[in-house]
Amino acid sequence: MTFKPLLEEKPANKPIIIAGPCSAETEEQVLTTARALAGKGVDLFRSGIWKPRTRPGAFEGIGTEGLGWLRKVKEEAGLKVTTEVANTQHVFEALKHQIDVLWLGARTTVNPFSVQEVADALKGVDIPVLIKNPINPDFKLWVGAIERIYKAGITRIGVIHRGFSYHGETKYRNVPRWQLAIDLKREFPDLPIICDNSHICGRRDILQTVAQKALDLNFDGYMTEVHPDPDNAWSDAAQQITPAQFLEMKEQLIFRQPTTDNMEFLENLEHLRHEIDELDEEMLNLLSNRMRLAERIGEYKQRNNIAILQSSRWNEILERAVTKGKLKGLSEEFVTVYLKAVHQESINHQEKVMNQPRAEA
Ligand SMILES: O=C(O)C(=O)C[C@]1(C(=O)O)C=C[C@@H](O)C=C1
Repeated sequence: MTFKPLLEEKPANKPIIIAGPCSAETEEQVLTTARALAGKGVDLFRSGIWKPRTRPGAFEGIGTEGLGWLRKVKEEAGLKVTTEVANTQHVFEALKHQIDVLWLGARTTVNPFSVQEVADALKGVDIPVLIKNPINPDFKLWVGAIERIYKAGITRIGVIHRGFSYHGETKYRNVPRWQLAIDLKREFPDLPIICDNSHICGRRDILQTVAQKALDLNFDGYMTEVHPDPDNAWSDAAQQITPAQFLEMKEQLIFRQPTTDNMEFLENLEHLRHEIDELDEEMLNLLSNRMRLAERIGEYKQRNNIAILQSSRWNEILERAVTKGKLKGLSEEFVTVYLKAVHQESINHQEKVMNQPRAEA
């Protein structure tokens, strides 16, 4: 897939900034927000018109009437507008009202039938489309949605990282799992990726930290929910901020460039990267040696008919490594993930050894 720039007029060295209310509630609310954001470097004004809510009874969007308000945003505030579409009717209505950019929500991306319906409705239309990640951390499903839209002839595509649902204690509304975004960048370097910090955070106090983290990871921009009276918003009140708060955050965020031609920087980088390559190689050699030892243990276990998993030993290894890791500036999370992978690989090696036909004595 080859992608054209999402917004033709946007220079590549500047972030794509999307802001606006979670939902269009009233004409006044939409226009007040838009006026406050006009001329302030916002590229797209966002607003939900149809809202897929988790449970019935919540505000499900103002519907088609709100599209007229977005048209006024274009005329009065000079801002391009974007909204979420989830079916054929949404696409037709949005196109009829000259919405500039469409987006697919997480609950649509998760369902290939819905994505295909939107893709079919978009055949022959030249409009930029943003695709949010599916609710669950399914990389292929996200890529599948991009492919479906691309196959409909849309080439101005971007993705929105809005985090993933998670059952358990977390400070986020949707956990970021940055690795998935990193994987997407690796597979599609030209595909713009935008951080929806509002949906990742679900709260105001960490919006800036999350947006900055995304920019540090070379994201192409961010999308933030902005409302003139956030506490009284009809949807997602806890995560919305006022236009003034948004503009303050925008001022403080630092947009990182993907690279530079500064020779001194490049030389230093090359030197340090060389050292990293050497250490990586050393680590691989050490890991390979560790697996050979595990295989030898496997041979003894096979002869004595002993189970591979030795929980108390494994626990001892993990606890010691976490304590030592902390002293060396390595987080408990990292040491645990790393050692679990090593332990699993060790088990795999032992399984191979132990399930080989026994050599005759
Ligand atoms: O000590 C053992 O018995 C091993 O097999 C080695 C090892 C490891 O890789 O460290 C692997 C599996 C066990 O669960 C415990 C530890």
